[in-house]
Amino acid sequence: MSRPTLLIVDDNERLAQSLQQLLQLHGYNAEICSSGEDALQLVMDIKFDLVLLDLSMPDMNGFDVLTELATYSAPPPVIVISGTKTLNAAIEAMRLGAYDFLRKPYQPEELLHTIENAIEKSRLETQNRSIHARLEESENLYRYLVNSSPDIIYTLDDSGHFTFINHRVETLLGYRRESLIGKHYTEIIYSDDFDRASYAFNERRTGNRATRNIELRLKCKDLESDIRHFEINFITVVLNATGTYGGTHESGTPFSGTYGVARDISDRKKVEEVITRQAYHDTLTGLPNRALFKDRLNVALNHAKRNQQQLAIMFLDLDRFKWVNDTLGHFYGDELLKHVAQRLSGCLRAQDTLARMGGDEFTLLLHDLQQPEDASLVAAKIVDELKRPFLLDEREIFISSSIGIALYPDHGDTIETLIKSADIAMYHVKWRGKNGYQYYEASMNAMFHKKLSMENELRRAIEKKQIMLHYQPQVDVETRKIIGLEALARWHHPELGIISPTEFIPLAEETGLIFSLSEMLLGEACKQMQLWEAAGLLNFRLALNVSPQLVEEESFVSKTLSYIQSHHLKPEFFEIEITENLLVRDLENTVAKLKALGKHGIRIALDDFGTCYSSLSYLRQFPIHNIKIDKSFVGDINTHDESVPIITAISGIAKGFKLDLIAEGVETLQQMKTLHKMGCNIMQGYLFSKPLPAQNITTLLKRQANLFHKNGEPDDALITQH
Ligand SMILES: Nc1nc2c(ncn2[C@@H]2O[C@H](COP(=O)(O)O[C@H]3[C@@H](O)[C@H](n4cnc5c(=O)[nH]c(N)nc54)O[C@@H]3COP(=O)(O)O)[C@@H](O)[C@H]2O)c(=O)[nH]1
Repeated sequence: MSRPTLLIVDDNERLAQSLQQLLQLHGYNAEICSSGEDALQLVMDIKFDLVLLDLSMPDMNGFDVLTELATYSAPPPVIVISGTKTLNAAIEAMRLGAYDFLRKPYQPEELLHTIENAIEKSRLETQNRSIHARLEESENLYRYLVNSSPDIIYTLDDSGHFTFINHRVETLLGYRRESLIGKHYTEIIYSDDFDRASYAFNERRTGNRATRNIELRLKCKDLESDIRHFEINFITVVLNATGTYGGTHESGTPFSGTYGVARDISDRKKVEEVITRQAYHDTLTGLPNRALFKDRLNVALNHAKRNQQQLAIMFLDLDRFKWVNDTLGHFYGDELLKHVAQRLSGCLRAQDTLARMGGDEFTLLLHDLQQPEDASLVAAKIVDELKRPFLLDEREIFISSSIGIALYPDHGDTIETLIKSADIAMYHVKWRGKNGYQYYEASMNAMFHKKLSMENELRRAIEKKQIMLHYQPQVDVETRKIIGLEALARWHHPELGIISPTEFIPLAEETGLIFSLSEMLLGEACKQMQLWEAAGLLNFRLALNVSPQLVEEESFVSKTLSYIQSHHLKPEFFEIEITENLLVRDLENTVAKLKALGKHGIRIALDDFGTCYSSLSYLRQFPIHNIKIDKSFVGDINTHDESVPIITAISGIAKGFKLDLIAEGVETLQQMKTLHKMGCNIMQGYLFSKPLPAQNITTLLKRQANLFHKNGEPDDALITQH
């Protein structure tokens, strides 16, 4: 420890020096000055531990020095040493801040003792001030940290009343913090969460066992709040709370309340809610998705089992949705699905569930059925509703729906079996011709599995090119020449032999495999036509059957032309056979496409003429070149009287509209002669030839070329080839 430094202020030099000697003897440094002004200057320049001040000095007395020193920050303690006898002088000196007053002459011990005490007191005061300043600094820092915290920080007393709460409560909840002090914590708790809150807000435990990350909703001040307006009336927080005890939390000290920190997680909750919603809802229609449907079905099943109730589920698939998507584009497809969802919702009771399983598939859950027939009432209503045209961008769209119905407990007692049964029943409606509803029946299972395995086999057959074309000649009976061939698909099944297109074309159409199959067959037909052209045999037209879905495809015209052109063939060598049911589907679009093909020289033949509802206005609107009399009329021509007037009428129509006429299914000479007499020259049928593989047709074409070349005459041998 360094020696304390003292300042002796006395105009009596002798006295000052003897005092200096005394002090030095007792371990002090002592400086002397003889006037008040000098003393003040020295105190300003040097840090003294004590001043020994005489009162009566010329110019500036001791009182003036004391008065001046009082204006200094942290002045040294002053002991006044004076010969003045009056009590008032001592009182005045003490009032002006002197530590003590000693009267001359003094006892050296008394002086030394007083000096020691004064220095020690001054040291303690300095130490105290520094501790105080540090404390204030740290308190300011903590106050700043607490008030600028993004979390609500609070303390409660032992009965749950706020003793402190930081500023964050104002911005988050809208309460003034002062208004909450003394209020019970329930003032800010969302009423549904009172029970949960009571644990955290009465927390007595500390350390690891205290409340950690409990989720709660805190109530915002109501809308009339003068501080802030809130759109929502609560926020979600995650809360950590701990008990507080008098002093430190040593055991045995009394519980004084709770300290807690609440972090606002409302934004995170909102994101979580969106994610949860997306996980259980279809984003396009807003309907429950497959996962939520299954969940609801599970709950409904348990309820129905407990209460011996019946319920129905429906599996709905839109007919012709693919057409809308492919022809009008996905925007319209999506719009249509939204409209469908709305109409379906309108057919159900509030407690029923409607879900979108994906694509154009919807499922419906009907609770608490009184009788099984109730489901069919709903299904019939839906079928009717969806038959009404949909107006998309001022365009009327016609679709229909196929619905399968499965009942609990009759058709299954688990989620999976019920959905599967409804799905199978829906497929049955599709196979039956769509647009309707059907309850599940056990017998449907076998057929469903047969169809499914057929579908897989068909897919493989297309990949392995097991499906190929046979060609059937179309003959001009007057010249006896082959003027055309009809390409007809055949499936060469490795085990089942040849499968008829009447079996696999509808399946290909239902499953969408028709697109890949048709492309494959068009490629094959073009390749074969190229070979016949190279062999100098190409002086006929090839008729191709196309399914309605194909014509409805956006790229139908460009794809067909690009195949033909990429094989360097003339479009005039091709004819497209369409059926009347294509004409009733999307008139405007179909006409445009057929006209486009016609412009390139491709002819259009109307197949199976007379079997459907044939509006003559179609013939006027359509770019048709050729009508084919259906084989059912031809077959009956010599046995049923009514076939003759029908064929006569068809022949008249063809003449009237200046269309070519071809009779198909001609099997006998008698049929041929009758048809010829009725004005039909072009015929196709077993009488001339069955559909044959390409190489047999090549032989036939070569024979024809040779015969005509040699004789210039038709040969009867051309007529029957089997
Ligand atoms: N979309 C596609 N449809 C196709 C394709 N290939 C064939 N088909 C259609 O399948 C239906 C059945 O065809 P198929 O079993 O080949 O029957 C045709 C002829 O074999 C048969 N025919 C011809 N002559 C006679 C006869 O004298 N008697 C008799 N009982 N049957 C005969 O008629 C069918 C010709 O049909 P049509 O098309 O109406 O001219 C059939 O509807 C095909 O259209 C394909 O690749 N794509």
